[in-house]
Amino acid sequence: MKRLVLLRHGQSSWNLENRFTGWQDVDLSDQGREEAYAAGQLLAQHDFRFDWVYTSVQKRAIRTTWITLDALDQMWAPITNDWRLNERHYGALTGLDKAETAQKYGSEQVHVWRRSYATPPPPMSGDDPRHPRFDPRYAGLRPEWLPATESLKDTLERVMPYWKSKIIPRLHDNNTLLISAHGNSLRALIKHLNAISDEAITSLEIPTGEPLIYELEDDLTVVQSYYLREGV
Ligand SMILES: O=C(O)[C@@H](CO)OP(=O)(O)O
Repeated sequence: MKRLVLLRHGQSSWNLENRFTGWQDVDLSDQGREEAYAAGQLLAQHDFRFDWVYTSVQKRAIRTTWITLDALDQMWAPITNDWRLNERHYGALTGLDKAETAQKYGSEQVHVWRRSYATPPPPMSGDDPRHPRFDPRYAGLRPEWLPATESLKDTLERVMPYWKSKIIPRLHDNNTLLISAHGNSLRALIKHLNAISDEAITSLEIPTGEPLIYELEDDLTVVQSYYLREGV
């Protein structure tokens, strides 16, 4: 039996402020740090030992990874960071207040931008200093890979090649992996793992800091998936 643990980062400062975040590199709030530590303690109670850990190149997920591994006393676990596990890029909505944006454009339109499978938000201008082409962490990537906005479908289309080429082979060779990432990169992965339809994925929400366990056969067929904490 193999186990894959998916963990959405703890509450970030912009989750707390209710702002569209996407590729903006905001840190955890105090509550987010506590959630990450509690996730590690819960995993420790259930004797999880990670052979490999995957996370994004965004500090809210990286710090969640560090704090969770610290609580587990497994800071020695190998960690791979990759941009393909980043949050979905929120385009021109990045930084805006979610409630104010709903007042301006209507809550239906904002729901489409937030949760529809294939409709991306309006793109961020290529001149915007926050565009990923100005960010040194993406300097080694092909310019056409860098998004100015993304739908969940676009996010899935960059997560899947990474899942297939890097994480699946590692899962074949090891028993227990942690993927510490973001609401929408994890929704993309869950859509694939649980074969969720384009319609049904619109209502899937993932809580912050709650380990989601996948038990897998040796051939990686999903046996069951569940949140480790009772009642989540
Ligand atoms: O702002 C974001 O990047 C995401 C996750 O916090 O928000 P949403 O719930 O709209 O996907």
